[in-house]
Amino acid sequence: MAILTVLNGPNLNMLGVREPGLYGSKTLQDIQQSVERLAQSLGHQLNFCQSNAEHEIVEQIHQAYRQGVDFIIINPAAFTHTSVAIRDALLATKIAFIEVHLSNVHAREPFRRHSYFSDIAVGVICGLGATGYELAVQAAHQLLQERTQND
Ligand SMILES: O=C(O)[C@]1(O)C=C(c2cccc(Sc3ccccc3)c2)[C@@H](O)[C@H](O)C1
Repeated sequence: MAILTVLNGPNLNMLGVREPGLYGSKTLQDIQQSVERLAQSLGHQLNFCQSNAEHEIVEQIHQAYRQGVDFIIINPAAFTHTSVAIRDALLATKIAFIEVHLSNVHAREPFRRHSYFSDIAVGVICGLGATGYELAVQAAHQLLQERTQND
């Protein structure tokens, strides 16, 4: 059994309310239920968090380290394009993570094409909506299985 933590950045608590064309019609609660069910079926524990505050996301990463979390899945939302603090927390804790975006950030405004996380992530999933979160859980599971087999 592994421990996974899913972190969500600002405004994602408003998902499903507006702009379904860009971010899909599912709410963050829908996504949480889906990934919790998937993680359980794979035998893992999953923490699911959302914050509009950068320092709270940094604290969640520190808590993940203290808790012995094996993998992080993070949608930093707007902090993707701004946050050295969250980048440094991920580097400091050395927890493997996958970066997820609901929208295809590379098909949007130029400022959304830069991420402070992609170069240090295990991988990046974008443009696949809520399915991207499920794919990230599946990928984390596979990578953790391979790590266990190689140990
Ligand atoms: O595509 C994403 O998941 C992304 O991480 C999410 C973002 C984002 C931005 C604003 C709001 C929301 S969620 C939302 C969307 C529509 C109405 C209400 C909230 C997500 C962007 O800041 C990022 O550039 C891209």
